[in-house]
Amino acid sequence: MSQPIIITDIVTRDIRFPTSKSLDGSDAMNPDPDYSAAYVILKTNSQKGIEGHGLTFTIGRGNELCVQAIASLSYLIKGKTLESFTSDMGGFWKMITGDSQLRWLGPEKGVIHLATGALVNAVWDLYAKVEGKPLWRLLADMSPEQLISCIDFTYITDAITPKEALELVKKNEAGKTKRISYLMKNGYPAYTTSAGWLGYPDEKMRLLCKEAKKNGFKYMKIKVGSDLNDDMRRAAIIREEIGQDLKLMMDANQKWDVDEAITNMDSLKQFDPWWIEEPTSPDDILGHAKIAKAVYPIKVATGEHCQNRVVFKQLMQANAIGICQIDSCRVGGVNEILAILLMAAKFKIPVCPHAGGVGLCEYVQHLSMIDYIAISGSLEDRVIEYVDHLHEHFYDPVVIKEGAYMPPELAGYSITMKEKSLETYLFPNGTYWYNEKNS
Ligand SMILES: C[C@H](O)[C@@H](O)[C@@H](O)[C@H](O)C(=O)O
Ligand SMILES: [Mg+2]
Repeated sequence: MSQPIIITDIVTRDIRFPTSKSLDGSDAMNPDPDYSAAYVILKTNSQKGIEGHGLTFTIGRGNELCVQAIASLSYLIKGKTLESFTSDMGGFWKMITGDSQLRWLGPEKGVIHLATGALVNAVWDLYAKVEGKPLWRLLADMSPEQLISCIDFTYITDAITPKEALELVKKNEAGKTKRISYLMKNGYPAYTTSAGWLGYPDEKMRLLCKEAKKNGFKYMKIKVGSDLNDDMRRAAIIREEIGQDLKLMMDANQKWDVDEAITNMDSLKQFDPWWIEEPTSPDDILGHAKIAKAVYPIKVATGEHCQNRVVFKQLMQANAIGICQIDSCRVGGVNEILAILLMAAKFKIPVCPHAGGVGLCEYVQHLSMIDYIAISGSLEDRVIEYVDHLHEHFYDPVVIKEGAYMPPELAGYSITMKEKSLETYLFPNGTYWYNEKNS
């Protein structure tokens, strides 16, 4: 019998990339993001040197708070065996979100929950690496009972019970192999946001649109929420470039009040958007419901700032969203994502994950794939966001072919960053930031 894997140490890193310099990632609310990762490495006693890696995403300042929160949570896993977690993944998640003193900081929201996401994902990465499978495959190989046992149903049983969830997953068992073969051949459809960052000049936008179209993308998202006339001008340019056949999505990044969103969408609807994303505060469930009713048939999308499964539940129960945008590390990692995917399947709401940032594309491809293989069983109206930044820093970067994500093949959750990148972009004393300070 092989030796049990023990998590012997937890190392954290504050990693920041200077994306604000080129205005990559800029939007109406966030004009100068520096894509950053509060990064965690689970060291183990593995003779093969296997480590679990995870990160949570921020946009720069404050990343140090997430790093510290990861360190504060780490006593819950240090010195424990991997098997003590994987034998009861639902119990593991309840334990890591259940420390009463740390829980007081949330519960299950804000910095402490972002940190939970990083750590939980690192445990899943370790689990998948030890099993020698990419995460999506590890989940796909689970029996329906095993998959459901990964979920903590606390606070959501009024929307979905464990029994209903199990029935839903069991129903999909028969077609699993066929869907896996489909993904291996065709990949999972993607959309691109890279052309439409708010800070990009019109000419750059045109060029990137042409490129994206040439590369096979059928969907594009632009940023709105600045000056309405500007939004209309930019939307007109994009439509001119992509024509009427490609789908266009709009993202306001929480810029509007509820009635303002409704009025502005009345002007923007001429450009035929498929969805309006984050029209207002991510916490305003009734506000989203009002907007959704008013802008129909345009769909309301949200999720990248949705703090936990409870808020997702209410958005679904209130008919407030038409598209569910899970975020791999805003909520508490894989276990909570599975709960959200199951609720979305029950409410028949397509899941189109938030990605981009740093590492989010690498993460979410696994989640959409397991959604298709075992949970919703559908690709209809489902696309994964794709943003063409910072992939070069990962050992197992995403592979996009003809506008689709190809299933990752290496073991793990695809989130391991290259050692050189971790050294260079360590904040504030890695070589990049050191030189920046002293130049
Ligand atoms: C600051 C970030 O780049 C956001 O603009 C980004 O997450 C965006 O909302 C998106 O949907 O990709
Ligand atoms: Mg967005």
